[in-house]
Amino acid sequence: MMTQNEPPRAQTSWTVDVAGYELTLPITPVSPDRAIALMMITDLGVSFGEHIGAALAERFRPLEPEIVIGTATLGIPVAIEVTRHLGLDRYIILQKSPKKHLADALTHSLSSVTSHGTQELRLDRAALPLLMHRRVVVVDDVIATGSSFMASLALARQASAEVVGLGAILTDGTAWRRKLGVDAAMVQALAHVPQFRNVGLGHWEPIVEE
Ligand SMILES: O=P(O)(O)OC[C@H]1O[C@H](OP(=O)(O)OP(=O)(O)O)[C@H](O)[C@@H]1O
Repeated sequence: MMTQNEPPRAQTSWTVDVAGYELTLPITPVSPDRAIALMMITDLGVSFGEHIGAALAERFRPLEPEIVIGTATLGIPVAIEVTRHLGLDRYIILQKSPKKHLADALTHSLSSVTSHGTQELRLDRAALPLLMHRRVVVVDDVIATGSSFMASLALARQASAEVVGLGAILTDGTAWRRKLGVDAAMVQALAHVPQFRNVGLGHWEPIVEE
């Protein structure tokens, strides 16, 4: 039991219901004054992948997608599971790291919430025939600034794909809405987490959203 003089304990985690699957996420600083509830899908096992794949596929099914695009790295398991649950086979991964075999790839720059500096997103030209005039959904684990989805959308459209949906497990804060503009209306997410501001002494407080 807390005594009167004891300072309140810093909140270190955030619990969120992801379409019926409860996650407790560590509040993790991404800058001196900002923190996020960090979800690492690669730490959550295959049952979580199965769960989110089924839930996102259910949302996308009415859109009749023909192929799924996923954004590396943490969007890869999402793309695989959504593809599987839609009864599709092929999926396309946009790479964030430079590869010798992608030297002539289509590229678009981005700056995401959890990585330092500017990155390049790459679409392998070999994938272009799979995307041309196809109905596609673009998936990722999280959408925060919206920069990764913005770059994925630009590459998909450059490949003449018809983007019919955008999907993420989590929306993180609200900056992505401004960044994506009208395309924000296509976002399907299974849950939302706030971002956190530094209120000193190791305390993080959820930022009130409009
Ligand atoms: O909306 P945004 O601000 O773009 O943030 C979301 C992106 O950030 C993370 O990727 P990151 O670039 O850190 O690469 P990773 O998947 O390899 O960790 C995450 O997996 C999303 O792709």
